[in-house]
Amino acid sequence: QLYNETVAKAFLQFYDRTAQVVWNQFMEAAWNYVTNITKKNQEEMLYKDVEKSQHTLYFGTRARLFKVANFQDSDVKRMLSKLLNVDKAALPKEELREYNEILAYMETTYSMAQVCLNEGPCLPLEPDLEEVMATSRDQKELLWAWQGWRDAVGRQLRMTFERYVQLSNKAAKLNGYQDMGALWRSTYESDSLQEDLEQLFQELQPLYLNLHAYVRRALYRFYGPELIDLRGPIPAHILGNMWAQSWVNILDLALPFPEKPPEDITKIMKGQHWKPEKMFQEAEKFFTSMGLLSTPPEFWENSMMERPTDGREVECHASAWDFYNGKDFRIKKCTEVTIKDLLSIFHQMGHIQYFLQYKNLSVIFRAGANPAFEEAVGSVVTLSASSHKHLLNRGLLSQQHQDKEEEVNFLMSVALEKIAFIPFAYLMDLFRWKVFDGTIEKDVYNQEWWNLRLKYQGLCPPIPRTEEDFDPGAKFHISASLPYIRYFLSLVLQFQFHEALCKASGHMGPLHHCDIYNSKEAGKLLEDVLKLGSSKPWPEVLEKMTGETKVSTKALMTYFKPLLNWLVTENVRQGEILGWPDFSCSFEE
Ligand SMILES: C[C@H](NC(=O)O)C(=O)O
Ligand SMILES: [Zn+2]
Repeated sequence: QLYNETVAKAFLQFYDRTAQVVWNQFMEAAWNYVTNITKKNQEEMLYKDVEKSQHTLYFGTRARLFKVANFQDSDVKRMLSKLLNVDKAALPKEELREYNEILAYMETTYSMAQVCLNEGPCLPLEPDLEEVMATSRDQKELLWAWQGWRDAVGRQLRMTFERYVQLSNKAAKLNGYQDMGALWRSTYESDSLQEDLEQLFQELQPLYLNLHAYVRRALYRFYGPELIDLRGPIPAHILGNMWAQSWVNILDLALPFPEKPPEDITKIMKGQHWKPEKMFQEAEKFFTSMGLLSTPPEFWENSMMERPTDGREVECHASAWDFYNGKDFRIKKCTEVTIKDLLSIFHQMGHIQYFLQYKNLSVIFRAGANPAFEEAVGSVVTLSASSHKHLLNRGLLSQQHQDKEEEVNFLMSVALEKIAFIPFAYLMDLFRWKVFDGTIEKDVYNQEWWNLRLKYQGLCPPIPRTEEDFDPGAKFHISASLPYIRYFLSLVLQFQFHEALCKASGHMGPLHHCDIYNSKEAGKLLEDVLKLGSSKPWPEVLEKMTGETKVSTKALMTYFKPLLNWLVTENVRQGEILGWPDFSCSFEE
């Protein structure tokens, strides 16, 4: 019997040795492209992508020949089963080329888009348009940036996206999946994923509805009744963020105790002459303080830490890169010296730490236990890094003591980032799953997007939208074909991890006071989880970290309990209506 277990092991070693070379070459070409967007670099990347797909297809088809049923070694069986999904490599040559060109076109359109003032400069998204959305309190200026960005990106991608959906589904079917949404969901190895997600979302609803009602009142106080209906949805352009996915930038309008404003950490960073490199060193120091791995010299030599000033076009959306040679790991970010970017660097450094911890595994297992684990690692460290105790300890705050009211202000700032994000992170793939399975047909993409934005986030577009628009395309992950449910799951998971690591560190007291910095015990627990990569089913890995095999909102609810108590009291006092029974958008009246 030719294809026996011994042969399988040799086959997998041959795969591993060759994949490292092919994937490394592709990553180099992809990196060269996104850090210097030119036609030549795109061609080079597309060429390497074809080589990578040929390699994937060669091994994927042969992996099928092994009768794994009576194999003994569970690693061999798990590796072979992972090789079976060849994703887009299943497409016929011509269609694969078209698909890769579509992917490059969408991501490049997003990355190069600008919005031009009537006379004078054109503004890119980072940092300029994001700065406008974060700091302007003039709803006309906010509308200009909000609409301009969607005209410059979403509208351009509409037609291409329709073809992207067709080819994505064709590739998924060729891999034996119903549609691309089913293929994306399969990475979670769970046949109850959608029900479980809905359950988590429902558990978090009281927290979100109370925050939404409270913020709506705060915006009503500032913008008045002509913009805000206290029983209706909130216009999407005044929440401090281009996609209304995080509301932390309007903390000043929503501060529970405005007479006790938090210190401006960005101002303190600038006063201390922080530079991007120091921000990266600060993030790395957090991981090494826990006894985790430091970054190799290649990281500091090859990363792109700032937007280049030599005129190169780059993709600014921050990301962490594994070059699959066990040595080369990089972050690409157009860093500004702000507390927001410092915390974002902690998140990206979490990805790097995962890469470092699993670098000796077969490339097949060099991934997170599931994609949400990858996102949660950096975010869990950020929960400690953003704590009052840690920032004080690192010299980024000077006020020693935080009283009860200042604590509520602090928890509000975290909730505006994390709780506001819940429905956005959930609906991003609810939308795409429905697009892939045909529930949402292409002639109603935009109105269905806004139906979901209304239903889950309680938002309205500030101006009427048509099917000429394609507002979902104005979000990076949709233009870059990057699944998003990982961020929703990570949001719950990171608090579960935080609770487990804080316990391991011997922390006593409220969860939001915990800072695992310097804790070797927490580091050991995290290391034991990260070095498993995707070699074990994620419930087993979760159990190793937390003792539980299910994702649970308990830790998140514990963390925000003091805030929820305050919010409920405040909303009752104001006689707020939770939700948006007046569901029409203002311009519809
Ligand atoms: C949450 C997600 N983070 C990321 O892409 O790194 C985003 O920016 O939308
Ligand atoms: Zn991430």
